Amino acid sequence: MSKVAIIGLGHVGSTTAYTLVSRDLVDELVLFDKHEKIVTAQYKDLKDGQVGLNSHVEIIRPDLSELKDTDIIIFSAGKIAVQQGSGNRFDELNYTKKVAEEWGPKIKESGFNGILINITNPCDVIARHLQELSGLPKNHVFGTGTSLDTARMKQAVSDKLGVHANSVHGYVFGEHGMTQFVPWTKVRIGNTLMSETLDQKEQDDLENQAKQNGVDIFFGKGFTCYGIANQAALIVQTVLSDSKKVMPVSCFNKKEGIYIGEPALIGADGVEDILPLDLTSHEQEKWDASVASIKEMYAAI
Ligand SMILES: NC(=O)c1ccc[n+]([C@@H]2O[C@H](COP(=O)([O-])OP(=O)(O)OC[C@H]3O[C@@H](n4cnc5c(N)ncnc54)[C@H](O)[C@@H]3O)[C@@H](O)[C@H]2O)c1
Repeated sequence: MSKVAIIGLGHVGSTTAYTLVSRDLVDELVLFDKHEKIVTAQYKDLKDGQVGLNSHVEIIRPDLSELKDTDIIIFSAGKIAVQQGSGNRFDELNYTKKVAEEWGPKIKESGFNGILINITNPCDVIARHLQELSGLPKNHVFGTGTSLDTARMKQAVSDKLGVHANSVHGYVFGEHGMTQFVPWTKVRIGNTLMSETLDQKEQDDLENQAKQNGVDIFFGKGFTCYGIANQAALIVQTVLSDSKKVMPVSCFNKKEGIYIGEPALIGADGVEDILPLDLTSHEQEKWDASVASIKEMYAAI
């Protein structure tokens, strides 16, 4: 039996819930939100959304005692409207730090001892805050980090070169935010390194295009949901199946003392290993800038 709880049932939480249900990835799904009306609406809609499917996911109403034997919590509580004017993820911190401060102790008291996956922005900072507040082991708490940014980078390369995004191998590193970067010396299609195929301008254009696609989605509809829900569902599947996939999540980097996006081995024990960064000196400078940015944001808590 697999049991997942989602805290925060807005655009992201509800789309993630439906992705888990429609892909039949879990047996039980517990729903939490600040607003009872939203919980009831999502509870009923998710039940309707499975009629006719051959699978069945038990949808469960909010009850903290349910967390004791829950395998994974997805944290997606926030207030996207705060970002409406700017699109800057940092702007949500004042709101989301309080939500983390409400839920961290509740999660601790519930006896939850599974894996906590944070989506809420600013993702790297809230992941760290939740780990500290919940008292869970560091490898059992991580953020979706640059997994969505990596998907957008792969899609941008795919659109330019006419190769399926799944055949683009590589990751976006760093903050899920302004200072994220693509180490192009590691991105490849087959055995061809993109740093040897694309000139500097093409690399920069693709990196900007990937970011712009995120901006277009956000300002076009006021939120983003399918891309992040897909990544969250892939991570859930990886943890539940203990499949040891390497994914660019926001995990605890011992050297820097912060949570930051980098390729990590994900399994039933959460972040089971972190891969060497292996960056060029130019990429290292970008990494250092991203580390500094996350530290600065965390200092604002
Ligand atoms: N990491 C990523 O790649 C990524 C991508 C997209 C969105 N996000 C972030 O995910 C979060 C959710 O985005 P959204 O578009 O669903 O926002 P939203 O405003 O639509 O939904 C947030 C939900 O959280 C609930 N909530 C607020 N405070 C709560 C509390 N104290 N306890 C329980 N529930 C609470 C709200 O009632 C609402 O239903 C935001 O922080 C957003 O920035 C992250």
